[in-house]
Amino acid sequence: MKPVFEITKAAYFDAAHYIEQGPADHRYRKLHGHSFKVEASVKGEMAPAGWVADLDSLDAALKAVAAELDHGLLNDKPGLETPTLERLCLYFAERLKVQFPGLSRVELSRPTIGERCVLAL
Ligand SMILES: Nc1nc2c(c(=O)[nH]1)N=C([C@H](O)[C@H](O)COP(=O)(O)OP(=O)(O)OP(=O)(O)O)CN2
Ligand SMILES: [Zn+2]
Repeated sequence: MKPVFEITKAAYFDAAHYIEQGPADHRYRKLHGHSFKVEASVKGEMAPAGWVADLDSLDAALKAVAAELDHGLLNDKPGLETPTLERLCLYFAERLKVQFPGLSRVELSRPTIGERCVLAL
């Protein structure tokens, strides 16, 4: 059986959001911002090139999606009307799985406040 590898690349972005949950005066409902880290992993056997996929390609694809969100209001993006970490994981997965069918994991975190969400695919 051939070995199976999992490669991972990270990107970063800052964005604003609000979450319409809880009482009318809940702090989640107020417009506020976070710094985000997104990590995408691709699993597979080693191709003749000697890699699962070119990390540079994964980097470019990940950064392109992160750049669309950077310094924007997440709630304005279709699919992110409720912009939780969970929804962000699904957003990135939808955008990356076309180019990377071996996409195995998307992780969104807010490192400054110790929050993280992992989507296993
Ligand atoms: N399961 C989830 N729960 C919550 C999410 C989420 O994405 N998934 N998101 C939020 C809000 O983003 C909220 O702003 C996070 O608040 P908090 O963790 O309190 O962080 P703060 O920026 O307010 O920093 P503090 O230092 O804690 O004030 C809530 N829940
Ligand atoms: Zn928040």
